[in-house]
Order: sequence, then structure tokens, then C-alpha cells
Amino acid sequence: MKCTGGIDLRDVEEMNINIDPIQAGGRLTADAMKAVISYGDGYSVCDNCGKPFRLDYINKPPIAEFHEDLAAFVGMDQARVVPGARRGFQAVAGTYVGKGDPVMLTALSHYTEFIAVENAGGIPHEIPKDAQNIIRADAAAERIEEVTRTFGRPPVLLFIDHVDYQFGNIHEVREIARVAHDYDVPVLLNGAYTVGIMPVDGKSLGVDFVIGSGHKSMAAPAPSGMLATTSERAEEVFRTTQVKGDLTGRTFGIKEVEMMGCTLMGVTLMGMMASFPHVQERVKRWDEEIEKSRIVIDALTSIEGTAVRSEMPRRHTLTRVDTSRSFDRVAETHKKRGFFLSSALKKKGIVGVIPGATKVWKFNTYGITRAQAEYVAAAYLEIAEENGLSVSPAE
Ligand SMILES: Cc1ncc(COP(=O)(O)O)c(C=O)c1O
Repeated sequence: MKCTGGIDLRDVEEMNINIDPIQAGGRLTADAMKAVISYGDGYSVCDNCGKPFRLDYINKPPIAEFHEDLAAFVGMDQARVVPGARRGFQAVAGTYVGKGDPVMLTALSHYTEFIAVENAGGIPHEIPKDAQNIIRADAAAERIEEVTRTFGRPPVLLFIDHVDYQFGNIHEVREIARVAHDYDVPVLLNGAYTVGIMPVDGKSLGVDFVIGSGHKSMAAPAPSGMLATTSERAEEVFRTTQVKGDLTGRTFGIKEVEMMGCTLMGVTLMGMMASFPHVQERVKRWDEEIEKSRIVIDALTSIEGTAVRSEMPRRHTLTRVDTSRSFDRVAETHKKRGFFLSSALKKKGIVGVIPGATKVWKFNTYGITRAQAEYVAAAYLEIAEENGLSVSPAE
């Protein structure tokens, strides 16, 4: 079907079960879709902007209140919406990182964290993962000490992914934050895979910043996200402008430097706000999401030669699977080669896995129903059996 302008309408969501690893938590709610239509104009949220002229002072729609709600949602004191998690990283790095400063990241940090550090002139140092692909506090302590000795001063900032994008593993955030604070290093929690899908309490984790991605995990249009912090750090990261133009003497005092004055407007912000009540509710059902993911995991691990590379038992719905000794063996002789798997899944109405991937791949069951999880599990078993792989039912 075509809509005006010659753009094909997207059929992935309506026609299929989508287990794409990165899309799961960002799918819009019906309320967000309505908001997108009604607030499509670029400056649609600015109708009632009045003194002081800044996005987070607008009361209608209730943006000021939304910021407060976002902060409370992740157990912090203040929050702002930002155009994607990466812009949150950039704001924090822009505040604390100067040229040549050492910054701690991890072996599982997302590339956007590296870019935020590089953009600010910092030097990234990675904390290694252990054999189970977990970032541990011991390793963090060792690396912080090493970097401190080398530079003659501690790192200026530490990034830790609450759940990483490669394995969907949960890391030792609370313990790492404690270690970092012993060296007075502020801690940024990357909640791109947690804020909006599972409960997150930044204060209880002891971090200084909590960053979420709207389009990844808060059922919001892209690019959207949030940056929350403590009252103390808010003064630094949400600082307002200080300098004057030398010719006109103009100042822009109320505008926040790292937010470039105002942040999200129109569709992104209103979509995020419209989904928020649903998001607040859905994080309470995280255990059900884990159960659904285990239905698919049990099926996959019952296929001879298949292994899960993420931590087990699963504590997140994003999982990395190794089928190099099962589906990839089939691919060696199949006429469709590695594409046989994605093609067989597509025929059964399941999409979102990388076409051609039969060695190591990821999937995410977040947001599908229990019946759909059972259907996906059965589909993998059928495809295995149809291709001569033996299946031993889970105990
Ligand atoms: C772990 C992780 N962190 C950060 C990001 C960046 O998020 P955003 O697209 O909201 O900037 C992504 C996704 O691209 C991610 O997977």
C-alpha cells in the first residue's frame, strides 16, 4: 500500500511478531500514535510558552510536571527530556570531561558513549568483562586505580550500562558506583535497555545520572530520551548560560547550556508523554516479561547444539544465542544457505532477526504476548525438526 508522497506504509508491526533486539521497548502505544498525529507541527508544544521562555517551564501541555514525573520514575531529583540517550551522554560528558581527561567506560559500553567521550576530548579506558560477560566491581576498582596511577589523578567520569546491548546482562552497578565514589568519580548509568521496561531506582543504585532512551525503551518516537540526576549534580549539568555577546551585550541567562536552550518538541515529546502512564504501569510487569522470554529460551536450548551466551537464568528479555552448532550446520548444506532460518521464520510471521544470521544472534521478546511467545518457541522447534536437528524437551 502507498500513502501520499510515495512512502510505503510499514507492515512489520501489523502483520508479524517482531523479535528485533533493539526495537522491542520503543514500539508506540496507541495513545502515543494519537499524540503524534495531533502534535505533528514542529512547535506544537510551544503554543503556551511564556516567560521564562524555556521548554521545561511550559505548563500546557504539562511539560514541567512531566520532568518531575520522569525524575521520580527513576528515583532521582531532576530530569530533562533529551533527543536520545546519546544526547544525554553528550550533556554529561560536556560538563565533566575536558581535553585529555581519563574517562572510564567498559568492554560492553555502547559506541555512543565512546563518541560522547571523544567529542568532549576525553580518553576512554575500559573496564574488562569477566568470563560470564559481566562487568564486576573488582575489575572496576583495579582499572580505576591503574588509571589514577597513570594520570596522577582519578578519572573524571564513569559510564556503566545497566544492561548491555550485546548480551542483555545486568552488571554490578551498585558496587561499581560505590567504588567510583571512593575516588570521587561521578557515575552515569546508561539505562537505554532498562528505563521504561523494568524498575530502575537511580538513588538506590547510588548513581549520579540515569539516562534513558525514549525510542528504545519508553514507547516513544525517535529521537527521544531522558537525563535524570541528583539536586547536587543538576546545578552542574543543567547550568544556565553565563556569557554575553561582546557587541550587543546579549545574554540568554535562563537557557541551559548542555540542553542547547530547549530540547524535545512536538511529536517526540508528546509521544513520550502520551506513553508515559502506560510505561509507568508496564515496568511493574517485568517478571511476566522475563517468564515469556524463558519460554523461547527453553525451546531454543532444547535444540541440540544450541547455547545461550547471555547470563543464565535470564534476567532480561534481550538474549544472545549461539546456534553455530545447530542452525549454522543446517545452513552449510541448505540451498538458501544462512538465509533459511530468517526465511522460515518470516513464513511463520516472525521477523526482526538479522537475515542470514545462523551463528550468533540476538532477539528480544519484550512486549509480545504469552501466546505469541509460545508460538515463537514452537516455530523454532518446528524449523529445527524440519531440518533434521534433534530436540529434547526441557525438563
Ligand atoms: C546500550 C545502548 N546505549 C545507548 C544507545 C543510544 O541510544 P539513543 O539512540 O537513544 O541515543 C543504544 C542504542 O542505539 C544502546 O543500545
